[in-house]
Amino acid sequence: MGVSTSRNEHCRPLQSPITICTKKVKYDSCLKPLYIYYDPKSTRRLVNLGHCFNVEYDDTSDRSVLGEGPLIGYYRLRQFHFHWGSSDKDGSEHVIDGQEYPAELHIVHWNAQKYPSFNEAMKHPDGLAVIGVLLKIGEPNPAIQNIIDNLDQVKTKDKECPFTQFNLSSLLPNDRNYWTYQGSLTTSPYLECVTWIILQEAIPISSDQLHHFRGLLCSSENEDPSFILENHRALQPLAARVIRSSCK
Ligand SMILES: COc1ccc(C[C@H]2SC(=S)NC2=O)c(OC)c1
Ligand SMILES: [Zn+2]
Repeated sequence: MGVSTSRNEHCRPLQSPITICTKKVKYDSCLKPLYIYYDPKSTRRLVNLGHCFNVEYDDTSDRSVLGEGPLIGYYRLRQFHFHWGSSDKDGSEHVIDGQEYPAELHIVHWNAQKYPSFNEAMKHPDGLAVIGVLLKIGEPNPAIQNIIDNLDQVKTKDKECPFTQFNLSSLLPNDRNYWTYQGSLTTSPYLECVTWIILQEAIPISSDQLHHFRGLLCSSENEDPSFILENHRALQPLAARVIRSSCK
């Protein structure tokens, strides 16, 4: 029995990440193909948050959006970031049939059609939509190399630098089939405001590129250096949730 607060009396928690058992997902023919339009000109900056780095976008208008799929209306691109582990053996947040991947990309969008701000949107179950892309060890990824080449400008916590003209679509796999379920932010404040859209095809990253992520510092420039060796949350109970699939 989950902790019941005044706002969600007698509900089970809807936390993320979870493990996806592909034999138990439910094909839903009502699910539409994803509509994704990312304008490279809306890329703004790279920032080290201390537990990860974000690539942030201009989300003051619908320049880069995600729509259709399981969603009602269009959601505005705000930022993307990665989760990784201290070795290539783990690092992803979502786990597929018990298989952990070495990293996971989160592309964060918010429901600007319904809510006046990102912070307001996070207070509602249909506030955010996050595309999760699993990463597997393979050939060096040129798009990720473009980001890595700028990481030394944001080595320490709270550093930021301009980062523009990034082609985020080049980080998406060709196969856009997905699993989707209702869940939460995977760090504090763990708000249950996310429609998760996990792509079924992983993208490649080389072991050396992943090593560069672990070279980022969680300490600020005037502190003793300590590395962001890993930043992925433990698996959470699926409870009564059913994961839907866009394909059989
Ligand atoms: C206070 O608002 C927040 C806090 C943290 C994150 C990042 C978390 S949530 C996620 S998905 N992956 C992560 O690492 C937010 O992202 C939308 C929003
Ligand atoms: Zn994340």
